[in-house]
Amino acid sequence: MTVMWQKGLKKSMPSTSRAVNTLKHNHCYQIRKSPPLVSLDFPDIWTPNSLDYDHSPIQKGSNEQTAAVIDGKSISEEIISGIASEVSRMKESIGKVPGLAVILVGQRRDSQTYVRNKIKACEEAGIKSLMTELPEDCTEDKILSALSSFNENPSIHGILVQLPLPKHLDEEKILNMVSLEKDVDGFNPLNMGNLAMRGREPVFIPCTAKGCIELLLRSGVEIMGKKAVVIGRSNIAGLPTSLLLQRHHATVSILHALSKNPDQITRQADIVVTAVGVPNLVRGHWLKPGAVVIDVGTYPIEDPSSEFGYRLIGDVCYEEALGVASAVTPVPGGVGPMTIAMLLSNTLDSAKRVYDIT
Ligand SMILES: Nc1nc(=O)c2c([nH]1)NC[C@@H]1CN(c3ccc(C(=O)N[C@@H](CCC(=O)O)C(=O)O)cc3)C=[N+]21
Ligand SMILES: [Mg+2]
Repeated sequence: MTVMWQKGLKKSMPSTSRAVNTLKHNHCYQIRKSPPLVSLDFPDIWTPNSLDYDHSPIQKGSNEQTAAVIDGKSISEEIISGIASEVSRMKESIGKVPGLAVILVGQRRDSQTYVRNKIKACEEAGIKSLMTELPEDCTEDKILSALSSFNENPSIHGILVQLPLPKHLDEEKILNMVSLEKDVDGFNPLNMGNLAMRGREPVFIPCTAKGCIELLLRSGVEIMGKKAVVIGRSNIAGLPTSLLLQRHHATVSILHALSKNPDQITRQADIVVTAVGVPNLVRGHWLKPGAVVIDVGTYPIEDPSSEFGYRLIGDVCYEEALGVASAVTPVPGGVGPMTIAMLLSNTLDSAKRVYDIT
């Protein structure tokens, strides 16, 4: 196979040994980039103004509540306590614990909160965590060298680069550098590609997608043969969730900012997963009566009364959904804590694979 190195990469990688070393940990060659398949010159993200979505006043409690609230917080606590006991068994039997390394670049308040929650959960579970905080204006080389030392470190079983990264950094190049065996976020394109392809198995499944499915399974929702609509196609949430639902034999439609009549398509779904970050996008009349609604949206709004000066709101008009759906996840307390539980679960699995524990 011919490997065509990118210009910049060739320069920074003069010796064969360094190149081989990178390939060993990388498993994903940097090939020359192709032009986009379709033009991406127009905005392809949901913004509050990008569609003619409904601005009519919210109907608070006008229907009787039909929906059960899926308690992601307590389900995640159950999962984390199970992980904690596996970790302590591991420690007793071989004297090792799983280790997670987190790289956080910049000062985004929401990213800081998520990372803090992840580190706190590691402590609860007995997982060792290492955190590298880098300034907003840090160079790509700084991140790549942090990654390479985590890739080499045998006491680290999981590596996570918190997203989004500052604009000047090449996210693709950085995520390609995360060792496939330590890619507990599942964002290495080989993991995503294997998730998408039939007959292949990814080493790790992205945490948010796994968390959504886990919520469905633990709430007794059947997925096989059901019509699922996923709103949003981000690499970290919408896309992997749609792939995983399809693996569970759902009939999946993916909606995005250019979709026509998203309300009508969503109203046909038995399972609705929404991950776009537009508050109140999904109104009551978007939902089929009895639908199950998983809200991945995390839109931060100012809230001086809360501990860190802001709080998260989801994509679903919660008050209206309560009167139409059969089950709904709240924000906060729904998918967010499950994402963290799945991160710990992936990190434990990674350590078990290294130490050959079943
Ligand atoms: N490389 C990477 N991996 C990620 O997994 C990743 C990421 N980048 N970038 C951003 C999204 C978002 N995300 C959340 C994690 C925890 C909560 C969470 O803990 N939420 C709590 C409350 C949060 C709060 O206290 O404000 C809840 O919903 O109850 C939310 C969202 C992970 N993400
Ligand atoms: Mg319409």
